[in-house]
Amino acid sequence: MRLQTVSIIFLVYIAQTITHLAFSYMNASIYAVHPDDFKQYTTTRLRELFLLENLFLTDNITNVYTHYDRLIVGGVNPVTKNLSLLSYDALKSAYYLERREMGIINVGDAAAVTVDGQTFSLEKKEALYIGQGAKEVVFHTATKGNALFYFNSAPAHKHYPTRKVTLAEAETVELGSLESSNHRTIRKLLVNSVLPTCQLQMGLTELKAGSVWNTMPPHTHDRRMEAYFYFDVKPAEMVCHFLGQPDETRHIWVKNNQAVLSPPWSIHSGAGTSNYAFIWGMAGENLDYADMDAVKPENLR
Ligand SMILES: O=C[C@H](O)[C@@H](O)CC(=O)C(=O)O
Ligand SMILES: [Zn+2]
Repeated sequence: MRLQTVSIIFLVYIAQTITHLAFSYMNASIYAVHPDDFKQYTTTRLRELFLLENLFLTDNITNVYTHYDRLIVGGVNPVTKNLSLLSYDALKSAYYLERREMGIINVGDAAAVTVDGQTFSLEKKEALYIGQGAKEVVFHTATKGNALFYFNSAPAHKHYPTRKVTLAEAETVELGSLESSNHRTIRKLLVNSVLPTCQLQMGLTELKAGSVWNTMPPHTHDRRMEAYFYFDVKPAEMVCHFLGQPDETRHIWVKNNQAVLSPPWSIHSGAGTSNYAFIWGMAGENLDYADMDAVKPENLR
């Protein structure tokens, strides 16, 4: 009896450790989902396969290698020391960006990133594109406050120049209205109208006070996957993110600083309990931001 109790406690401990390892995302990978299988998922399974909960771990770089266009979604939180971007097992490369490009957006306090000896200081919401071939990337601690860098990295076969992009340099669009609760500013930071990239597109969208809906009406783009990273979600507020084929949608409740994956066949849209901001990042077959198949709200199921 006593031995059984001990064994159960041990098994529970092992299970907790494995779960913790799988979902704390120091280095994790996520396989792609077929839309027919998607229909069967429980809330728990949906969250395991689409929600990235713990991207920021103190003094760590977190990598989630997704099998959606091999986009890596990651977070960096240098607190007591600067952190170097190192290649790891999943990449089987001499250095991280040997066959990849990377886009970084600062979502914390002002902090710098050094790329092959060149230092770029990034204010909150500023972006840095790092071209394929960069060997040494170092994320610095913030001089004041907490440094939080969100990044996306995609396979790349050509080097384009590393460049910082400020909010003033972004292509900015205002969409929606307060009447339809979706008044928002879209800032296209790392897109082909601003700078050349191989396949990565990134930007950020901010909702005006009183507006809660992003990407409504929604769309799909079968040629590109997308990842949404929600930030500036006020304490105790949440975002309800919608995913799935337009006629078979599900939802995931998302907290501040969490990301959601959107397969090419899925809509990606959300409604918050208050206004918030989010980063969108895409990889795939073209660099045409306007390549979207719009869905009329009346056709959503
Ligand atoms: O493919 C583009 C992306 O889904 C986002 O840029 C949409 C968005 O930010 C919005 O409408 O609020
Ligand atoms: Zn989209």
